[in-house]
Amino acid sequence: MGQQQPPRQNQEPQFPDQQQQPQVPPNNPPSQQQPNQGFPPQNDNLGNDFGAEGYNNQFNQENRNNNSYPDFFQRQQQQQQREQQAQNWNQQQQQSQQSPPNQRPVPPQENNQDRFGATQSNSYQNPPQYRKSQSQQPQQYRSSQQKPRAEERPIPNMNNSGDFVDHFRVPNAQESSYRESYLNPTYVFETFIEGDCNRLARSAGIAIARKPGATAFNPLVVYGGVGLGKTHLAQAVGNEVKRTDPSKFVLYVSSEQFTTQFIEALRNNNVQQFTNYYLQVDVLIVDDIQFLAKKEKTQENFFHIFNRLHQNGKQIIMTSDRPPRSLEGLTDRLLSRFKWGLTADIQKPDFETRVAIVKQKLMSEGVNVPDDVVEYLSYNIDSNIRELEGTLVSLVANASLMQREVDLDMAKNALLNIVRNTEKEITIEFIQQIVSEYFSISVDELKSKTRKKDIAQARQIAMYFSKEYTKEPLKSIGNQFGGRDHSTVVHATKAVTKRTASDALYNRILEELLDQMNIKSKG
Ligand SMILES: Nc1ncnc2c1ncn2[C@@H]1O[C@H](COP(=O)(O)OP(=O)(O)OP(=O)(O)O)[C@@H](O)[C@H]1O
Repeated sequence: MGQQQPPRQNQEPQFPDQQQQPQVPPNNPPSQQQPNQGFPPQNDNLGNDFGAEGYNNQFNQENRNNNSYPDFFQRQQQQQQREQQAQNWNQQQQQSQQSPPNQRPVPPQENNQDRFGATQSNSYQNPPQYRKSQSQQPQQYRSSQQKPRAEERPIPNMNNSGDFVDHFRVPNAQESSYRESYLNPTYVFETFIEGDCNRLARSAGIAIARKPGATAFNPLVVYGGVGLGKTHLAQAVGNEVKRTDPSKFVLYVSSEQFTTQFIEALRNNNVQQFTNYYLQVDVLIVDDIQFLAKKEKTQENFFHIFNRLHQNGKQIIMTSDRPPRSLEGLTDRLLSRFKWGLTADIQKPDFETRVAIVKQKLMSEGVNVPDDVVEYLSYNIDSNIRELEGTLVSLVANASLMQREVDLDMAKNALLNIVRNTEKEITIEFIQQIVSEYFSISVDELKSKTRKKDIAQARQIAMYFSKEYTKEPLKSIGNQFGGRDHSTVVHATKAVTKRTASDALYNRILEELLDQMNIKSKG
């Protein structure tokens, strides 16, 4: 840090192997480049074959030199000295604290192709024959094992009483705490299982870890559903950067923490110091950027930090629960910055990847759970890895309390109890699945145009549930039932409601279905 980076134009991203190379379009040849327009996002909205929303590998040398803070380089020199001290300190720490190799998580040896365990995901064969039936209901979960709330996590740059610490004025500030990264040491590439669901994001992460700030993936925006590994991956990059170069200042912060710190800085009149602190970072990881929505002042400050870090060739990694284009409440100029690099999603892992993840966790915890239990839980909990891990942990804990071995019956019971105690998010898809299984018809038939009485009745019930128990608008419900009009949904709802007034058997069927969906009747 403090030294000028070489211009990054024409530098190609490095990938661990050819197979994993995201095909990022080449940089603009000089002839096509715009004249310098300050710090412009050129090539906004350019897509690539891998779902990247856009990229820009332009590096504006002039802007980098044209620093608007006259005293900044002076501070950088001081910083360099501090870094040297920190590097020495880090090296000492490393020598004294490095755990022996046999205590570190080691990926399975067979088929290992790289030190990040790229082939772990393929090691699982022999998928089970479980089928979701009426007795084994397909489950939908909302995360019960949430990540620690922002306020429970340490806030960098704050002292114990919550005051903002001005590292530029505190004499003899402790380098170690000043450069604290707030990374979870277990979130490393070795423990991150690769699958189709995360291949692009993982490959980009590895490339970045090798050359932070010097690939086309700056910023890297990783997005995906809850508990699918965004934080793990983003932190794995940070941990890897620190492992290879301990002098690098890597900082992990959630956008909530960033906001809290900023508000605190505003209140204490030291926004400049707050900003300066962030400008020292080599790799900035900002988690859950969706929480910046509608916080305009915070966004403005983040925008400034983002620009300055990017100009200085520093790496920025962000995670979000949705793609940047769907991030409402974020200013357009900030969103356009996100498109300069790579946007990569993490999808729900398939069954084999879920099993591999769970087995890897169990191995690292030294816990032994029979394969059929792992497979059963992995099959039934399919949308959130944190949920899956949490279920296994509580199962193992219960078994140990009862002094018995974990077995399939226990897993089934645990799942039932967990489902009953879990507030569920009901989707139309879920309703369609339950209703079609109940009436022994296929989901396709449910959505089809057929007017056969039994299918039409099942369809009406499914539409009724969708209207009553999801937040979807009528139009969207109609659409998901074979592109029907919203008036059909209204008609179905009326028909079902009318029949419940006089038909006890019909009511019982509805009750049974609600029970299977684990929904309490509104009536
Ligand atoms: N591919 C994977 N390999 C190994 N562990 C994984 C993988 N994906 C997720 N996990 C594990 O699942 C748990 C949840 O992951 P993480 O916290 O990174 O999710 P997230 O997407 O950031 O969630 P949120 O949306 O709540 O922020 C962690 O324990 C993580 O280690």
